[in-house]
Amino acid sequence: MTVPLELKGVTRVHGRGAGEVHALRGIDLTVREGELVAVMGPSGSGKSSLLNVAGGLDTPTSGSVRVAGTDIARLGARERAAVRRRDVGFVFQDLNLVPALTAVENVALPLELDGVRPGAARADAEAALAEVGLSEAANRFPEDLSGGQQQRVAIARALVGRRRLVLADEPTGALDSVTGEAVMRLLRARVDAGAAGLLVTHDARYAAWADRTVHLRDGFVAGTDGGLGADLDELQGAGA
Ligand SMILES: Nc1ncnc2c1ncn2[C@@H]1O[C@H](COP(=O)(O)OP(=O)(O)OP(=O)(O)O)[C@@H](O)[C@H]1O
Repeated sequence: MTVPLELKGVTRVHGRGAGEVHALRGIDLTVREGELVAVMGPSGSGKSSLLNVAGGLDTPTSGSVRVAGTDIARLGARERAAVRRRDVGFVFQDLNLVPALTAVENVALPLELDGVRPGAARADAEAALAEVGLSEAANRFPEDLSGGQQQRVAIARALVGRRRLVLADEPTGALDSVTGEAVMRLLRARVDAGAAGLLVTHDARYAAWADRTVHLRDGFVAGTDGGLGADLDELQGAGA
């Protein structure tokens, strides 16, 4: 089995000349199946840049980003989008649900974009909604759902199909702590079922659900908590 996510020597420079910002400065990070890794760090330390590069929403300036064995940094935009749709689920704070589509249609959308037949896409979407406990809301529109329910639809959309990598950027951000815990339980369950997860959070309570926490500072891995042994790559990458 290939490793779901493997970053080697990843740098990302935004802008040019005097305005250059080194958002990532040589990140080595491996996330294996069944592993949830939290990413913490001060504002501007590179957390979002890391997630965007890991999911193929952005490309690194140098280094390799292997998703399920494919170096997506070397792919063109079209092929990268195909890997992203097939293998990567995103949960962002900004939920990006399509208001004109029902919950089940929102969840089925990435599958349909990837060429799955509508009937099969709908069946998978219904299963994903059941997984997050929202079967009854399948035919409701986002505006008729509570914030927590909308969040669960977004999670179902990230988990639908057989995504091997789930990337979450503060998925608990706007939620109360009870709903936040529920979101973490869903993420953890999918990872325990064999996916790999990368979770950006400012909150140590949510990072506690992860197998280890990578601390970023100024685009470097400044340290890693937990799961020693799997962490040597990152510690070496940080020059520790
Ligand atoms: N598109 C961009 N153009 C220019 N600079 C950028 C861009 N995106 C990020 N940066 C810069 O790169 C650095 C890392 O930003 P990033 O958003 O990855 O940090 P972060 O840790 O996610 O911060 P926050 O916790 O505030 O979201 C920052 O200095 C930021 O200003």
